[in-house]
Amino acid sequence: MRVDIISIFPEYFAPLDVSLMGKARERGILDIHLHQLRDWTHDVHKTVDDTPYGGGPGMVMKPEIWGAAVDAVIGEGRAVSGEDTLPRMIVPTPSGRPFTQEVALEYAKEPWLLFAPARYEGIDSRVVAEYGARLRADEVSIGDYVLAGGEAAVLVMVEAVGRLLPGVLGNARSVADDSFAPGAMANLLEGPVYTKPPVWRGHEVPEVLLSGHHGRIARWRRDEALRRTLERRPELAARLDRESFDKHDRRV
Ligand SMILES: Nc1ncccc1[N+](=O)[O-]
Repeated sequence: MRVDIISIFPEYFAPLDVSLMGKARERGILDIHLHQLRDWTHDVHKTVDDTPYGGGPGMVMKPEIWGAAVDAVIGEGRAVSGEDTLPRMIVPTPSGRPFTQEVALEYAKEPWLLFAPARYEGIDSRVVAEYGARLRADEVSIGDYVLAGGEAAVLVMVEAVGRLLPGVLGNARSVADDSFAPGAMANLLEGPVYTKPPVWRGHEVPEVLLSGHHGRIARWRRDEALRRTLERRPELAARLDRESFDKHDRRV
């Protein structure tokens, strides 16, 4: 998968050189290209923003700069891929649709992603209008809080999508077992996890996990997942289909 990121803080993405994403890049599974938005400005101050029409606080990022940058990045990507492929454009914004595991799975199927994180009050809305259809531009939010810019959201999304790519996670099973993964674990939070020693500062590992009885262990894990989901995310629990409860003791 090719990933292009256009930002006025490309150095923000240094974390993508380490850990799982770093290894995925070394192994050619992820091909990440960073671009400094200011390279497409023409004034001496390399200005990328201006005051909002209609007044109001903050600054809005200028459409011409973004248009020049996106067109150039598409051209660069195509020169390499040699086809007339186009990237999926992703614009992180608190006013976007929720970024969920399902969206991560959708993006993981794309051969080419182009992230456009904005600073200030966002990017002039005509940029998404301009690329909307052609690049299937998508405005997404990673949560209901306001960050100083979209760069942290891009880090989150690249990691959530990157770990789903074949070969990135050592044990493919752990993707299927993820919280929120479609299928058996959909809408369920993962329960508590333990490792050696069996007793730590007086805290004992639940004996069922030491029993070696796989049926009982699977049931215990599902009950704990149901309990935690009910306690912490009642709105997810409400979505669980009846059979998830019918299969288990309702007292969970
Ligand atoms: N929450 C956000 N705040 C600022 C920029 C982007 C954001 N987001 O969720 O993608």
